[in-house]
Amino acid sequence: NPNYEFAGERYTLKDLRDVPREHLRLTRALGQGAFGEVYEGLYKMRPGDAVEMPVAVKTLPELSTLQAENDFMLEALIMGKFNHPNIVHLIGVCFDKHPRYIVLELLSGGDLKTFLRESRPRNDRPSALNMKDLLMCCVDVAKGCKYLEENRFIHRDIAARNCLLTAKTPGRIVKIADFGMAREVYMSDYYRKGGKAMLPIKWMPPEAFLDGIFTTKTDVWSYGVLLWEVMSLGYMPYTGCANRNVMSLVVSGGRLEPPPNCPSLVYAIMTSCWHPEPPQRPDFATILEKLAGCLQDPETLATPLKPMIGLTESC
Ligand SMILES: CN1CCN(c2ccc(C(=O)Nc3n[nH]c4c3C=[N+](C(=O)[C@H](O)c3ccccc3)C4)cc2)CC1
Repeated sequence: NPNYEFAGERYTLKDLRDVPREHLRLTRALGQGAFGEVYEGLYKMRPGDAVEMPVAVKTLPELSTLQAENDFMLEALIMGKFNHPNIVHLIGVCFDKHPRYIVLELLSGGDLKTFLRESRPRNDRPSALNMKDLLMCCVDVAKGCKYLEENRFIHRDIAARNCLLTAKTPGRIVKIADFGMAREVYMSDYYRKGGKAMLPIKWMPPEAFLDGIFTTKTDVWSYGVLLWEVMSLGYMPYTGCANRNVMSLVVSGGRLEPPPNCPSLVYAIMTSCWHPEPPQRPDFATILEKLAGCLQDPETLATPLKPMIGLTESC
């Protein structure tokens, strides 16, 4: 079975807590994961306990290839090494037999992209969110990214779809929750899964989609696109553009336009993340400082939210 290097140490499956299957009860489906279903469940921490802990359970279908088995295991290994409030916590695994389970912290608010789209102002209801809410979401993700950066871990797929919320209500916390692409690189040492279509082109910098070069500055570029997703309240970046058009647009210096009503201080962070030269892009500590500045700027905070009406085709 695969072993795994993180922060200078090697880990294998035995390092993960084994969750006895009989202490786990799957209650309802939460959604379709990259492998199989993701369920909400209840986990009895200690056999005698009356209280059961709500959890999320990722399942691997019985009829899986050895490759999928390995990828699934590797994702557990990857997540098992992290310990940060803005990264979804791994509770344990059930790998004794099929179906295999990865048991994770339950986040009940759903994914960030869906949350943003659901929160758009409608004529019957002004947006439930304000600029501060949006910036707080961005701060949470940047904190998670800063932790990964400090541990020299490249996520490779920072995007609103891969982030989850503890709740939709105020006091919500956003966490980075999907490490599928990072896992890809560990398994792509000897083979590439699928064709180009697998790559999140609209979140990738030129050096990544042209030359396959991935560094922490790749995640910074993607984070800039996540900022745009948040400020546009969940729009698809480069709306209506095919991936190949986005690649040529970006290579020739084209960039996403500021979403309507996007404060200039926030747009300035995005564009700094999209510098053509990776070393010129800020690190996540700097991004957090700039976001703190936005949160202390009354004009920025007072900016009303407005969804995009007609999006200009940028390609
Ligand atoms: C009215 N709404 C309808 C939607 N609803 C939901 C919809 C989905 C979820 C959900 O998947 N929660 C999860 N908690 N922990 C993990 C989850 C997923 N995980 C995974 O690892 C998944 O692969 C994953 C990762 C990132 C993003 C999505 C899915 C780990 C929770 C509430 C709230 C109420």
